[in-house]
Amino acid sequence: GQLGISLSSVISFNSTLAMLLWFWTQLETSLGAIARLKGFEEVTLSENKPRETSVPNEEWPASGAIDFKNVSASYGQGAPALRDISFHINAGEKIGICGRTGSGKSSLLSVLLRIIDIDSGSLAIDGLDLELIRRETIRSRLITIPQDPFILSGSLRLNADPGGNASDESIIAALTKVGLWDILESRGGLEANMNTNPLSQGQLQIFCLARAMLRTGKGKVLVLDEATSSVDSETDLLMQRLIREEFSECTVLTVAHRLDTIMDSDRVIVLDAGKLVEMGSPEELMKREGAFWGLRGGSHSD
Ligand SMILES: Nc1ncnc2c1ncn2[C@@H]1O[C@H](COP(=O)(O)OP(=O)(O)OP(=O)(O)O)[C@@H](O)[C@H]1O
Repeated sequence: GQLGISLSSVISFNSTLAMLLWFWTQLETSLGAIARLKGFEEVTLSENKPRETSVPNEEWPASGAIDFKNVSASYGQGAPALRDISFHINAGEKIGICGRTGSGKSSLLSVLLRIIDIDSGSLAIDGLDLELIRRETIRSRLITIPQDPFILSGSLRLNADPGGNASDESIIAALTKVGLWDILESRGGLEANMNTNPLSQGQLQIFCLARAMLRTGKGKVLVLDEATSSVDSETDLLMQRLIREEFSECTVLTVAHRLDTIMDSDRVIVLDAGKLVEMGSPEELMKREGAFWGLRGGSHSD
């Protein structure tokens, strides 16, 4: 009897000891993580510059007019990615941005979103100088659809509406419009974890359009960077139609490789080696037989 009690005490002590060790390891790991975060916060400088303090009113940008004046920008020591770019975009205009690989299309959007700094010149939305506004404010007021969709670890609802502002009905309506609701509903609906059953790259791009549609009314500028690069041309057409319908009130900037995507833009910006070489309606530019016409293959037939 005594032996049994001792053995059982030894076994339960053993498991208590194992639990203690496990908790201790967890504690050490957590403390390490906290220390690293604290270190990161101390060492990492805020990306905001001292003068970027303005907080625009809630409605900004109320119209979505964009002005670039002699904007040049570069990545560190390299050659300038943008050289002396000037243009005015009217509120509500649909603008296509095109040019060869490396011509500066993405960089143009990056300066607008204040991801890269400008070396000289100025840029403004609705008359407000972007260099005076906190960067997170700018990014939260512009609606973007990126080239590489990002998915948060969590439910469909969280991913469709990370700000938590939309009703279930409007999320379902947006996903139905883009043609994804049937698939997503069959995979468990709004509560299903998005990482369990990943969507294809093309489906993710369509998903990002629905996510952006849920933000209309919360911004007047939509920025798309090759947002339809992984979908077939039929889906591209559907996405372009939805963008025209759902963002009719917004200024829309679309970077496109596939020129068909931007043929019904109001105007097109053509970049070459960081310079703006042409800007005008697609018809005008095709008639001119210049850079845009050249990118289209130098032919009027398509
Ligand atoms: N992160 C970076 N670091 C350094 N240089 C960069 C970086 N991103 C782009 N560049 C350079 O800036 C210039 C413009 O590139 P950008 O990506 O804006 O062109 P793009 O027209 O969007 O090209 P693509 O069609 O290939 O996406 C190129 O010379 C490129 O090499």
